[in-house]
Amino acid sequence: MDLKSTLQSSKESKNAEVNRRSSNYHPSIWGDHFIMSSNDIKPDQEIEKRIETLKVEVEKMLSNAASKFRIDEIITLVDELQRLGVAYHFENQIKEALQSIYINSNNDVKDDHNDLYKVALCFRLLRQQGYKVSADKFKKFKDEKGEFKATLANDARALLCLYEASHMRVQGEDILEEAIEFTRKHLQSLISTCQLAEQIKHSLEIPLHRGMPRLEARHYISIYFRNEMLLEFAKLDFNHLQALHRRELGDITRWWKDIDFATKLPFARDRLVECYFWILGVYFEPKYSITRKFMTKIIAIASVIDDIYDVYGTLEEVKLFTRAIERWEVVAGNELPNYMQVCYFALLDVVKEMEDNLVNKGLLYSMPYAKEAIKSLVRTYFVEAKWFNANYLPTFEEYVENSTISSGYPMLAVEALIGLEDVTITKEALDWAISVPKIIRSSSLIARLVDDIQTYKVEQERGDAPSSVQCYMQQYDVSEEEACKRIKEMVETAWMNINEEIQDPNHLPFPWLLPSLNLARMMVVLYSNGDSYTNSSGQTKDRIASLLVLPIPK
Ligand SMILES: CC(C)=CCC/C(C)=C/CC/C(C)=C/COP(=O)(O)OP(=O)(O)O
Repeated sequence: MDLKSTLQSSKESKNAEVNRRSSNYHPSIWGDHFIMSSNDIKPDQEIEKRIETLKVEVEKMLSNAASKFRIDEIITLVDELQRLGVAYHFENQIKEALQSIYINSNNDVKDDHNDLYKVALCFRLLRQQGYKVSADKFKKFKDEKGEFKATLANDARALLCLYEASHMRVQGEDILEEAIEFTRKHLQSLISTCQLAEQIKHSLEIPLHRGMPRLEARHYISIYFRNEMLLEFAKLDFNHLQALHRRELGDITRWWKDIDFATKLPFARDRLVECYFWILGVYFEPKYSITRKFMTKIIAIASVIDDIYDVYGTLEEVKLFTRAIERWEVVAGNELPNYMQVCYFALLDVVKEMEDNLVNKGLLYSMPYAKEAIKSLVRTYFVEAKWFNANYLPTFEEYVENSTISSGYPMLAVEALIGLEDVTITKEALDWAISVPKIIRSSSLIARLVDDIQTYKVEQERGDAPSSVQCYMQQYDVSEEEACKRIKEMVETAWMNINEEIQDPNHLPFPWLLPSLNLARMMVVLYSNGDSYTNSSGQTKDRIASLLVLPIPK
């Protein structure tokens, strides 16, 4: 059909009774909350001064431990700073301290101890930092039968540390696979009797490496007691950041209400705060304040577009929308049905705002990438709409190729990179990101498969494009249960591929890689127990409240 006849048929479909699908999404939980609650937040200079003083104290602690090269002290302190959520203040010092430990561990100078806790902690900290230290270090904790020594089974602290370290594994590291099984089994049986019960329960639910950094910090602060000064620093810093995050959310909520998405597009999910929470998982630091706001607006609009393609829009309408996105110009929006115009113009406005911000910083060259990433996403939404309308079930490979992009993560990874607003984000970096390299592909595959496992039944009932589960079942002639099992294995492999990319000795700059890791983590946080983005009134509401509503008591 040419454009003219498509337009004609779209007008007809506006007039005729269109049989639209629907979904009963619950309304926004938060409404105006963040507009009201952020009005009275003023920066507190006294607190800011105290934070600065404590920061200097911590710097001294770090340099003291580093100058005397006390490995135990360094690793304990770095671990605590990271877990307390304040390590971002000391990035360079931590980098240098871990580098010196790595150089020495490579020469095997200090690695003469048999303390599983220390070995595992060192291993995890170094791998997190991008050093590919060997997993052979754990061989000495096995007996002559090749199994982990039975004597380790009662040492909860060491087991927990090994459990966390093992999640840094890459493909082929069987010893770490065995370590996860061994530690999980024994930690489960220690839960009822040991002092670390709270921490064990928390880690068994979401291992540290897969958790959302802010939620991990909130939890660790609630159980930490070793050093009072560090605790005070972490609490003040957390609350200080929370106030900033609430102000940001107040601004974004005003934007959302001004456009009036909820009234104008009542069929779509109204999940602005959940979108902010998602982005907060990608970066939380004050320097990314502007970026967080842009990214939240983009993901919130993507969420509405997803509902247009999956639920509300007719095939003719989404065809028009896809064309308008390809054209990316205001006049193209005039040809859309009214409800689509709301979304289209909002998107163009946000991206224009982004552009104005980047021009001032000399980063205009990144804008074509920002737009191309959104266009690619919408193209894949359109493919899914066509599949649904044609009742077409693709092969598993065909499905994965399209739906890895339709997960939205490749788009978010590109926007996140641009959002770093750093001159090191060169054309080369953007070419890398837009090509969906291994780490972005792995993170996106996790998003797609984890989402499918949690949503395919509801989507099938409502009528939606096929999911990986159905495609896999049909292609390999297996049961639903078997398909889900194999898809979960693919998710594990994707996690190992993310780890491999982070631990590549020639690895790319960390800031390029971190958004993909953080995006994968948010799938664990939002989709481990069902689709807690769409149905956000349970665990997600509590988690959002713990990060954005309730300050940590003194
Ligand atoms: C798929 C995914 C986890 C995306 C993350 C990034 C993103 C663009 C989020 C916006 C909200 C969204 C589309 C959530 C998934 O909904 P859905 O389950 O209806 O998505 P689907 O229609 O693509 O299956």
